[in-house]
Amino acid sequence: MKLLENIDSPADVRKLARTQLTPLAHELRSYLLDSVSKTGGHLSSNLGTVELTVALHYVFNTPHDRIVWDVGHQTYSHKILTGRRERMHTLRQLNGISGFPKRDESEYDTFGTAHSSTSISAALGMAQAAKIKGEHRHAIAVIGDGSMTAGMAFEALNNAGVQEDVNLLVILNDNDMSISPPVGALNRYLARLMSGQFYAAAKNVGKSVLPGPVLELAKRLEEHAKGMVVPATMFEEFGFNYIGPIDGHDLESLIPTLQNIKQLKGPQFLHVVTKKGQGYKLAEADPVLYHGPGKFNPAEGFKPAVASGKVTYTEVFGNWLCDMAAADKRLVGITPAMREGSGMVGFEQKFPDRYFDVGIAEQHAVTFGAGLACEGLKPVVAIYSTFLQRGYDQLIHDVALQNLDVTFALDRAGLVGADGATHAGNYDMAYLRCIPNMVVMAASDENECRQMLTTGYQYQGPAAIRYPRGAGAGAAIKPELTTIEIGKGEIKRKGQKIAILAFGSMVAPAVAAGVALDATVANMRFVKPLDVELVKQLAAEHDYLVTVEEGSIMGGAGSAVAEALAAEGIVKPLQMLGLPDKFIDHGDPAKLLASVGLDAAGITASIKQRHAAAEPRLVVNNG
Ligand SMILES: Cc1ncc(C[n+]2csc(CCOP(=O)(O)OP(=O)(O)O)c2C)c(N)n1
Ligand SMILES: CC(=O)[C@@H](O)[C@H](O)COP(=O)(O)O
Ligand SMILES: [Mg+2]
Repeated sequence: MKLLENIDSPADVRKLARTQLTPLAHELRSYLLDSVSKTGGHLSSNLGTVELTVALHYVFNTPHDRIVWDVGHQTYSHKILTGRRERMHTLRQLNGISGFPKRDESEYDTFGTAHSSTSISAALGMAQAAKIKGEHRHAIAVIGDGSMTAGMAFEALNNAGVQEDVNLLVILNDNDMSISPPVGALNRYLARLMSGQFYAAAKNVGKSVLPGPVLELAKRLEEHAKGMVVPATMFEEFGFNYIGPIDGHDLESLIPTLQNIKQLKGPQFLHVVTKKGQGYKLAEADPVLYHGPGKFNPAEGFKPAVASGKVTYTEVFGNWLCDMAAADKRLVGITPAMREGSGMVGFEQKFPDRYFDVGIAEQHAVTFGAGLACEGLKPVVAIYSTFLQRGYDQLIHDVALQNLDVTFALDRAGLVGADGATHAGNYDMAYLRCIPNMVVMAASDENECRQMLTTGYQYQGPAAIRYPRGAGAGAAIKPELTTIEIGKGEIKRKGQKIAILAFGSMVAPAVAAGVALDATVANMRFVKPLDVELVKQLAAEHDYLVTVEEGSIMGGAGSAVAEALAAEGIVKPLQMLGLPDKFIDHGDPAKLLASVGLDAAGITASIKQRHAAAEPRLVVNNG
């Protein structure tokens, strides 16, 4: 690590001779592999962007020039070169560095990302700001081929292409992969572009941009194709100067090309071709497995842990989807580019004609489901809670307003752990329960999750079932496709004075707290429609009510209880526990929950603290 150990900022990279950059990239790749194998993280994408990162920091004057990394899951080399090498062992852990760019982590992280397809908009904003302020700087968006499929990327291209005098460079990092193999017409288009690559390069770039060997080939092909009318690339039609494709692992191509582009004015589009997992054979062979592995021994490779008799909620959903599809031919499954994460691999294999990966296109996924529902099919949109935020207007305007029969399977509800605040599903209860026609359920265990999925599916209208990342406690799952009564909760234990009204993942810790406090505990099951009769009964039989949810307190399920009490004219002390009004960073999920008082001990302590002053006898069973 002779070179890397002396790199504390990109200025140190820029001091190196050109000939030292390839050895630096080799060191960087080894460091990356070693580091991610110890922490877990997004490996394949990072292995693929080593040379691009070195080249960008070498050619551009960062942080004066702005690099915006789309998704930001490929920024580990960038972190290592920008002064965070020694902190890589803390990656994605409590109080450690983030797995994504964060403005408050480094001045080199010019824009926080993690949800995809924002980079072109943000970089365009920066480029336009530089123009308005009379500052000479470059703004560079680095976006993957998967992320390029989202509408937002095209909205930005559409706008950028007419802003003729901005110093914007869009770099398409084309590795022919999303998390899973890429889908859609854009992917086919990029493949076609690749097949005619050198001709496109010669036609559009001009002699000064491409380095010698590439240009020579281009010239020969240009001569060969003389007389042919070649259409402009799509990106040129958008108003960009299209350059490429070039080999994104070859610093001898990357560096002169970027140096030449730096001299050009107006929106530039550079198409680089990389390999996901580059340099680590196992990841090259299986980039999906190595997209986001846990810790592993690089000599042996990543071996996904075999759960001890437990299934994840994702698997509960995947199994349910297959069973329901077998029972009902109208079922159609939709994922916005999260086949593995949403547990739909088995469904795709068994029901390929009813499986739709629509690309990174959450808005489209929702409205596509609406269209299917209009024609009597029964779409199930499997989507992470955090990503449904992207499809919110579509959910209201296209689905709920027309009371269409679309089921939403909301995975990753609540805190998610290593991905942190960007991926936490903290808001769905608040943002869904205010929408007319919606049924909103929170699963408290695996079997209830299956029942809720069936209930939501059978309900003739929009329904959402939220469930957390990972495995539950290991509840036995009944194979039948049974439903539960809509709008009905259940009492889990009877106690005195205090009633804890728990939602979803908080039922188990609430029961433990209930035992410690001799409190009644209800599994409310439905955020909407709320079981108002149960709320009234609990209020009548107890002195204090406490709500607990793994979601934002503001506007969430506890607020629904407060509204119900107010509507019924019931005045009763009410304590609302849940996620506070702040973003919660990455870390071990159990530790994060404990940090906000949402484990059994925290719930118990909060209740004791609130009520002990009013009633000292309440301090019972220090459990
Ligand atoms: C809005 C949104 N939807 C889904 C995701 C999940 N996601 C993260 S990376 C990724 C694939 C991105 O593909 P690409 O941009 O080509 O980058 P690569 O992984 O190939 O490096 C997806 C679907 C996300 N981060 N944001
Ligand atoms: C970067 C991104 O958005 C995904 O790769 C995400 O990190 C996956 O999260 P899960 O591991 O919870 O599926
Ligand atoms: Mg890709």
